[in-house]
Amino acid sequence: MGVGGKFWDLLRPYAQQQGFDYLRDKRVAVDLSFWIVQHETAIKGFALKPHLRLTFFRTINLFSKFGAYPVFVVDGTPSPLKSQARISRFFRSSGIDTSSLPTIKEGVSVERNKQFCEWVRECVELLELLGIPVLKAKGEAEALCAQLNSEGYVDACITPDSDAFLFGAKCVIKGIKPNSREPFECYYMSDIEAGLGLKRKHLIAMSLLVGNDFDSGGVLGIGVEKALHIVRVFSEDEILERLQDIGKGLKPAVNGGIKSVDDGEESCSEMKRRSPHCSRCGHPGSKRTHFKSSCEHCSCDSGCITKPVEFRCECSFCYKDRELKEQKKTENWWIKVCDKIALGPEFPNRKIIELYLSDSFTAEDGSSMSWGTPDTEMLVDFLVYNLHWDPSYVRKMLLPMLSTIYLRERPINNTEKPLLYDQYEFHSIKCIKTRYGHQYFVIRWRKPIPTSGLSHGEPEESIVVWEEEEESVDPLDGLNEPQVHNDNGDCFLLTDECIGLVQSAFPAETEHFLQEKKMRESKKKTVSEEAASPPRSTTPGVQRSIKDFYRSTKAASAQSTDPGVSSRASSSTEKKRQATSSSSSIFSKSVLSGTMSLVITSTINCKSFSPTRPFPSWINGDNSPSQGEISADFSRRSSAIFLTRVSCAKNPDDYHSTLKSLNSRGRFPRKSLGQHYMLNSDINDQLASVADVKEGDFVLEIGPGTGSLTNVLINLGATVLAIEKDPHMVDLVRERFAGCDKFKVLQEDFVKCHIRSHMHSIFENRVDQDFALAKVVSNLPFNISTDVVKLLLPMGDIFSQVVLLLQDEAALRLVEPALRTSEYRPINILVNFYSEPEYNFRVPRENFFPQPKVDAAVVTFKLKHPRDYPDVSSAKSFFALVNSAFNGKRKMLRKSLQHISSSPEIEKALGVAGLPVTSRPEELTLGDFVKLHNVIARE
Ligand SMILES: C[S@@+](CC[C@H](N)C(=O)[O-])C[C@H]1O[C@@H](n2cnc3c(N)ncnc32)[C@H](O)[C@@H]1O
Repeated sequence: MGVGGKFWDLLRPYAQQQGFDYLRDKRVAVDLSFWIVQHETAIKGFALKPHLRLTFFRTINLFSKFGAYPVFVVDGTPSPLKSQARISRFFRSSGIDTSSLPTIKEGVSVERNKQFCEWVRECVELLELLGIPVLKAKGEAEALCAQLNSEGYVDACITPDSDAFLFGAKCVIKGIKPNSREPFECYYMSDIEAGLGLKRKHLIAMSLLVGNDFDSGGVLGIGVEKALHIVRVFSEDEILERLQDIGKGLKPAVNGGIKSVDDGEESCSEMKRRSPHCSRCGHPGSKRTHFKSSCEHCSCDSGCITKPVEFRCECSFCYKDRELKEQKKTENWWIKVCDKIALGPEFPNRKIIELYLSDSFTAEDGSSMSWGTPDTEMLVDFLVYNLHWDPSYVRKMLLPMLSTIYLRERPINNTEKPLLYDQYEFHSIKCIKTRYGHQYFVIRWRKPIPTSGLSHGEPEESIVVWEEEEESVDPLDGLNEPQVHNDNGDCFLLTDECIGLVQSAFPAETEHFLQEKKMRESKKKTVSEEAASPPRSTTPGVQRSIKDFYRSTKAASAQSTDPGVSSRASSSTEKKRQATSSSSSIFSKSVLSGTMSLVITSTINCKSFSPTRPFPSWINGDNSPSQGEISADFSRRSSAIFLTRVSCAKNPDDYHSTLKSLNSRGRFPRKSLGQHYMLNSDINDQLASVADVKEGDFVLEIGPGTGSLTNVLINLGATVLAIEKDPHMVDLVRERFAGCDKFKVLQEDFVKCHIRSHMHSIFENRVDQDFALAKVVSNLPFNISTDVVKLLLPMGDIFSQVVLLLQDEAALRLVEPALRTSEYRPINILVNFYSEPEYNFRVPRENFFPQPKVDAAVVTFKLKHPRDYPDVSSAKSFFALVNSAFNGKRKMLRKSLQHISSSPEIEKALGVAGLPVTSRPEELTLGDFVKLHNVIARE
C-alpha cells in the first residue's frame, strides 16, 4: 500500500515511461512480497502456484530480456506498528469498532499469515536455484530496497509501495509492462521534488496526514490535496517539527504569519461604507450621480452601463477588500485544519517518523550481492515437483538466462570454452528481429545431431511470433520461448539476444553479419523479385523438440533414448491418443517422443498428404484457380463432401497453407483475437457434418480467419455469412472467395454487432417462404465463447443449431455441469432453457496453429423454438431471479432472494414448488427454477 489516499495519482504526472534498455546492466531491487500478491490476484485459479510461475518468468525476463541484475528483498519481522495497523484494518473491514481494540505491546509483532510465508519461502528457494541474490530485510522489504537504492547499491527499486520514497528511494519502478515499447513506469525523487516541491520529510509528513502502512487512518478529513497544501507551507527542515506543534494544539504562523483581518486593518464593510459603489455599473460613486452623467470608467453618453455578471471592480478599495477576504478564508482554513490535526491522539507518531528516517534496515551488506549460475538440474526437479512442468519445458525456458550469462561472461573471461554449458555452440546471427520497437539479434546455437527421421526441407521462411500488440499486457508475463529450427537438415536453437551483448561476445561474427546484411539490402530489389517467383516444392523446416538439443546432465541412462527411435516406437500410441475426434485423417504433431514431427494418418477417401504439392494459388493472390486445379485438389478428399459444389471452392487447408497464407501478408496470429487457426481440415469437415450442413443451408460463421472452415461450408453448398473482427483476415477471406456469390463477410466484432438485424435483412430477401432456419458453425476465439453462447442461444427463431469449437473445459462446463458443484452457474440454466446441448468430441490442441495451452471440443446446441421454451411468464424476470439466486452462491435462497420477497415468503414459495426450504441455488435444476419463479410471480 504505502502512503494512503490517492498518493500515486498525485505523483502520476511525474512518471517517466522508460524503454527496453532502461535496466540493461543495472542492478535493481525487487520487493518480492508485492510480486507475490500481484501474481496471486492476477491469475488465481488459473495456474498451479502462480507465485512460483510468475517469479520464474519475470525473473528470467528481467535478467535476459531486459538485461538487469535483479536482487530480491523479502520482509523481515514486521514492525509492531505495522502489525497494529494491519489488525485495525482487518477489524475495520469487518465493521468492528477499532478504538476498543487493545494496542499491541511494545516490540510485539505479528507475522504475515502462514500461507503467505510459505509462498515467500518457495519463491526464495526458486530464486536461489536461479542464482539470484535474495536479501532479508530487518523490517519492511521496501525499506531495504529504498536503502540499497539511496546508498547506491542498486539503481532502482521495483515496488508499487509508495513508502519507498519515504524510506529514501531515489528511483521507484511502479509497474512493468513486458509487452510494450516502454515497459517501465519509473518515478524519480528528483522529479517529484522539482514538480511538487516535496522532499523526503515532506512526503513523510504527508503520509502522517493521509495514512500509511503503520497508521492506516491518518487524520480524519484530510486527503492528499489538503495534505499537499499543508506540508508545502513549511520547508523540509521545519515541517516535522511544525506538525508536532500543530499536534499539541498550536497554530504555527504560515510564511511569516497569516495576518488577522482584525490586526489594525479596516474591516471590509467599513471600507465599503467610506467608498460607496454604483449598484448599476459597479464602479465607485453613487447610482444617482452616475445616472446623470456616465462615470469616468464607463464613459458613455447615455449614463452608465449595467455591470456584466462576472464584473470585478479594480478600484483600490475593492482590491484590498478582496485580498482581505482571501486572507480571512486562508486563516479560517488553517485554523480548521490545525484543529482537525490536533484532535487526533498522539499526532504525529514519533515512532513512525523514526522508522521512515531510520537507515538500519540492511541486514546484509549490499556489496555482498552476487549473481550465480542457475542450478539447472535442481530447478528441473523443483519445477517439475511444484508446477508439474515437463523437464524439457523447464530447460527450454531457462535457456535465455543461460545464454545471457554465457554472452556476458565470454568477453570478461576471454573464455576458450566454445560451448554454451557444454551443449551448444554459437553458430551465427540469423537475423535482426524487432519486437515492440526494440531490436534483437536472433542467434543460432548449434548442436549437430543425427537427422534420421527428419525431413531435409527448405528452411522456414520466418519465425512465427505473436504479433506486436502495443496495448496488451500479458498478466502472465510469458517469455519469448527459444525456438528449435531446422535449416537444410541442420538443427539450431534460436534465442533472442541483446545486440550489444552479442557484439562484445562475438565481435567478428557480428561484423560479418552486419556486412552481409548491408550487402543483402543493396541487392534487395533482386531478392524481392526472386521472392515473387513460385515457391519450390519442398517441405518447410519442421520444428523439433528442445530435448534434441538440450540434454540433462543427470544419469546417462536418461539420455540413452534415441529420439528418432522413440518417436517411431511411440507413434502408433500417439496416433491413437490424438485421434480422439474421429476415425478420419488426422494431422498432428507428435510430441511424445521429444521430436515434433508431422504425422499424417489417412483413412477412407483420403489420399496421403503430399509434401511436394505446391502451395495453393489463392495464397499468392491468384483468385481464379483453374477448374482442373480445383478438381485435382478435391479429388484427394471425400467425394461425398467435395463433389457437390465446386464453384466457389479453392484449395484445401493444411499446416503449410495456413502458415503460408498468414506469412504471405506478414500476418502473425494475434493472441488478443484468439487466433488459433485450424490445421486439420478433417476437423472442419466434422464440424460441418455435426451441423449437417447441406446444399441450400444458410450458415453464420464467426471468425472465418483464413477461411478453412468457410471453404468446407461453401463446398457443401451452403451460403455463408461470416463475421470477422480482424480487418486483415477480412481482406484475406474476401480475396479467397472473391466472385463467390454464396459468401459474404462483414468486418465486425461479433459480440457488439447486431446479428439479429443482419439475419433479418438477409432473410427478407429470400423468395422461398418455407426456408429452413439458419445454422451457426464456428471455430470460436476462446475468449468470447461465453458471450457468443449468451447471444446466440436465445435466437431459436433464427437458428436451428449452433455448432461451436470451444475450449474443452468450457465445453464440459456448459454441457455437463454437475448439480451441487461450483461449476453449476446461471449460464447452465440459460443453456438448458434455450437449447439442448451435446458434447460431440474433443479436439487436441496440436490441431491448431499456434498451439493453444488447452484442448478444444466441438459442442452442438440444438436451439429450441420460442414456443418450446419452459413456461415462464417473463424470461427477463426468470433470469433476474436465477442471477439473484446465484449471487450468493453459498447462501440459501431464502436469504439471497430476500430483495424479491421476505424470507418466510420465499420459504413458502419453495415449499409450494416442492423444494426444501433450505435450498441453495446449485441444488436446483432448470425445472425447479421454473417452478419457483412461477410460484413467486403468481404471488
Ligand atoms: C480461433 S480463430 C478461427 C479461425 C478459423 N475459423 C479457423 O478455424 O482456422 C478465431 C477467429 O475469430 C476472429 N475473431 C476474434 N474475435 C472476434 C470477434 N469478437 N468477432 C468476430 N471475429 C473474431 C479472429 O480474428 C480469428 O480469425
